Amino acid sequence: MTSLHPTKQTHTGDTEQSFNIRSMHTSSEIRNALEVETMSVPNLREMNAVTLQTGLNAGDGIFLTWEDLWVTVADKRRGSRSILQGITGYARPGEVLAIMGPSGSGKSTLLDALAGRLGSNTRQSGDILINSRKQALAYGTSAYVTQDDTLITTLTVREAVYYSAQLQLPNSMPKSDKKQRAEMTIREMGLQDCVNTRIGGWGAKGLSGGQKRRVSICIEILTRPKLLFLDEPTSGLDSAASYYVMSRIAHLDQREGRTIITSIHQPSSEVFALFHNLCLLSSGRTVYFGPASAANEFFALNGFPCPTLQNPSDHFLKTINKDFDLDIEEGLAGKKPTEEVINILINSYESSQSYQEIKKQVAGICKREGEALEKTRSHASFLTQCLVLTRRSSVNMYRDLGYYWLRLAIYVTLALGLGTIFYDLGSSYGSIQARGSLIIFVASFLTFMAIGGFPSFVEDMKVYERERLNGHYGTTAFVIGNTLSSFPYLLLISLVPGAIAYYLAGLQRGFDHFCYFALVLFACMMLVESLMMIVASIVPNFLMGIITGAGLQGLMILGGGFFRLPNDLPKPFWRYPVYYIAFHKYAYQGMYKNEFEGLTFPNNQAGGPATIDGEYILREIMQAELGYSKFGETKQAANFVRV
Ligand SMILES: Nc1ncnc2c1ncn2[C@@H]1O[C@H](COP(=O)(O)OP(=O)(O)OP(=O)(O)O)[C@@H](O)[C@H]1O
Repeated sequence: MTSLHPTKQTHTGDTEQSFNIRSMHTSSEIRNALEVETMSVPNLREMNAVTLQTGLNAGDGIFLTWEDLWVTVADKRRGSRSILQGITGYARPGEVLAIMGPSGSGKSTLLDALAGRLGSNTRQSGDILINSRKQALAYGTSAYVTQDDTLITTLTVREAVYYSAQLQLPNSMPKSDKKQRAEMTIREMGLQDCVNTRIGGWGAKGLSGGQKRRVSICIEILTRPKLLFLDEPTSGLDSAASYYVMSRIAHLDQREGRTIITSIHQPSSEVFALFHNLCLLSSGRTVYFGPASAANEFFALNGFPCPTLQNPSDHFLKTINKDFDLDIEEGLAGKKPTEEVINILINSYESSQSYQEIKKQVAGICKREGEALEKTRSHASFLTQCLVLTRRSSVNMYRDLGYYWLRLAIYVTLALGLGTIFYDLGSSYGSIQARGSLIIFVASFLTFMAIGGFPSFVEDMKVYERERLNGHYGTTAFVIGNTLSSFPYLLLISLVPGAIAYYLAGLQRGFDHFCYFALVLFACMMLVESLMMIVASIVPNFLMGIITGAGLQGLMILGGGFFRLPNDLPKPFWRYPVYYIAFHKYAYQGMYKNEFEGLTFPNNQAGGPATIDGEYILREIMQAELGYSKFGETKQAANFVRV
């Protein structure tokens, strides 16, 4: 019934064996054929034993096993959907495991599950063991090159890699060595011709997609992590670049026993030859797991031999891709529907001897004396990280026109507008309302414009998220770096427009009054900037961020006590708590006090005194809280000090 005809075929110089199999319809026939094959030419068991040996000798590398791994997501319409369905496999030091499958088959999900990075809307079951223990990947033991290239677009390639080296490599390493490591890694990734090119992003074109991919890889391999996850590292690369990049990753100090797991779409036969093991997925199920070199034979044994001169990996994916199947009614011209082909392969794999071998190997690895993962990588000190992040962020803010420069230009324009509309207010009764309006505009709408920098915040947050997850640095270092670097820019955009508006309008004379005004504006800017950062860390994209940020600020401006005076604010919600939460309330009252205290205005109201003083205006017109001075100290305390 079954006829095996070993035939030689050549793919770009490689000699591979395939078999013509006709009419194997039942899984038992396939199983028998597989078992016969497993015992004869290239014996899978032997091959696996040899590779396992390699793995076991791999010193203190990382063994990763996963058994009956399921990942499900909640689906509003269908209840829940399984993305991965009972996957079993392993990855060992000194080996490269390739995860392949059609688009949407679950490759990234498998990588995320193994790296412990599944989203909160997913549920995972099954065992994932690291060095035979259920443990989290220790900070800094692994690196993950994600599918998206989240990089700081204003930096050049050299700067991006070198800053990253300074952040990740230990303080004990001399600066020259760090520089050398960065340069060497850049060369390894073939980026030497674009070292001084800016990465570029949505605003300005810089590197090509493939070059960005290589920069992302460069940054993650700088520290030579023991466990490396790569999600489609070769997307956007031509076949030669793919080969060089993959071969450099595969041979990265392999004496140290690095465990490499990569998802990949279209490996050339040369790239494919670099893989030790292959995990082939279709709709979250394993079609094949085992030595990459034996996959061709597995397909052939099941009746789907790779045609001569065709790249085996292309053949595998073509055989199991059902996304483009013809409609059943149109007929399949005698071909089996892909769903059926996939089922044949999955059933054959699950009933094969090699699947039992994989399970045995997983069990064998699990029985090893497992070592707890320790933080093997020593990092730059916290202080160095803060300094490097401050420097890097300053460079980014300086070069990114949208971060502060555009805002400065708009603020100056608005300040000139304010200065001309409110030019030389004088000290008439009407100037009371004009002064109040000017102050409100400055404290509300100028700070509101911080929203203009939101796209840049979001890009910053994405880079931070990637680097934090990969253990480059922690949240505190990022916050310190970002705050320190934004300090001079925020001071600039408070002082310059503030001075223009203040002096053109002729607000209360005295340098101390101007300083107070500018400092309150600066404090508001810092506050809004931090608020925007919080929003950027919560919302998924910048459009939602802008809407959320604008909404929050709009609420606070409304409840700040100007558009409706404090005593008139409806008690639930607006008076308690919005009025007290809104930073505008404190800014308005501080600026009112700074402006009106010490001034006297003529009174136009009939029946009242001839003049009214600042205190009266604050109490009766603005309804400011007079128990506090403009610096926040209680009046009694101030009096006490004075006495
Ligand atoms: N968090 C999630 N919530 C809902 N569905 C998800 C989630 N993560 C993945 N999926 C779905 O699971 C399937 C597999 O996704 P995954 O990203 O793992 O595929 P992939 O094989 O990496 O695809 P590609 O090669 O196109 O990147 C897809 O249909 C995807 O929509």
